Amino acid sequence: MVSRPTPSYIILGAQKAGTTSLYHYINEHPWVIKARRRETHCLDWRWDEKIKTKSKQLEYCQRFFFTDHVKNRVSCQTGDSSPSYLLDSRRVIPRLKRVFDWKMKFFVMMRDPVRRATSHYSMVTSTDGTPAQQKTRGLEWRNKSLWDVVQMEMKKMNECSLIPYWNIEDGIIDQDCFDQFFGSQQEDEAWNRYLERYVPLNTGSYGLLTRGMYAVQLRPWFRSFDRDQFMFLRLESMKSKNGVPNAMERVFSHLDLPYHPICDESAKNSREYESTDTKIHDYLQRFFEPHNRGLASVIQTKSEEWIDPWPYQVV
Ligand SMILES: Nc1ncnc2c1ncn2[C@@H]1O[C@H](COP(=O)(O)OS(=O)(=O)O)[C@@H](OP(=O)(O)O)[C@H]1O
Repeated sequence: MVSRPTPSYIILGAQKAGTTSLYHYINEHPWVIKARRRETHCLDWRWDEKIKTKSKQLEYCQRFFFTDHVKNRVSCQTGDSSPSYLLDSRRVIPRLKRVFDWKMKFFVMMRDPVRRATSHYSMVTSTDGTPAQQKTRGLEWRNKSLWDVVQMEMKKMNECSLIPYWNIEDGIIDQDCFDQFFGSQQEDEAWNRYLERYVPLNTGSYGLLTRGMYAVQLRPWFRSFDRDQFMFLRLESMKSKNGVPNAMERVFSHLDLPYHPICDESAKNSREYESTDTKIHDYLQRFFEPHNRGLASVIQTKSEEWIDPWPYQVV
């Protein structure tokens, strides 16, 4: 038997969609060896531009894992959870294809994008945590209200011609325009402009809304990797009765591992924060609604769960 490559799986995102819990649950399996750190970020902000050869790049990236342990234990595998990768496809995909040139397994967790955005804003503007954590989150949103950040992000997307269907001021969607634009070449071009201009490496204060636009984020990944490499999970389905064991049965199967019961099903990385103002909540629901409905066709599923994954009472 040959050992599994290091790493054999990556949780790509989305940020604030339950990725920490998923990582912990996977690591409860006796045949899984944790990485040296949960979020390696070896392909985005810890990538070392000075290293030029592929073999040295691989050696560098594998230093984030217990590579020798994995090599010597043929049943075992290791993986990463770096939830910024999903959005930062422009940087990450070419590096990933070059360095980890085997058939990797990917996980993408998704969550109601309105709740994801609120959780993201609350984390980034929170004053708790170590100075290093605060530096990573960035200060750009610190003295801004959620509404200010929403408007700032809308303007960035608009400047890249990414949301021609959205009237920012009135919060109204032009459905015909959306239907024509969604999945078009113009959208691809606008998306690339957005990634180039507005996905930085030195702060976590970005992508409040684009990180919840799952369909457009996933398209570049599907152009570069086979559909069967991906598994998709909805955080909300984990919250239902038997949600965690049911999800983990599929997760372990995706990793070619036998089932293993999860002892600690608790939610990781939870935070208390104020609920969103109704006006912002409704505005964001109107914005995300068509994106959510377009998701099933992009991830190529007919599963009920994804048909209307986050049903809104849009007002
Ligand atoms: N099992 C389960 N059930 C319900 N909710 C859960 C679960 N696991 C994680 N969560 C919620 O996911 C949010 C944290 O997501 P992440 O771990 O991906 O955040 S991070 O990107 O790593 O910072 C965080 O959401 P908020 O509390 O709203 O911030 C967690 O509470």
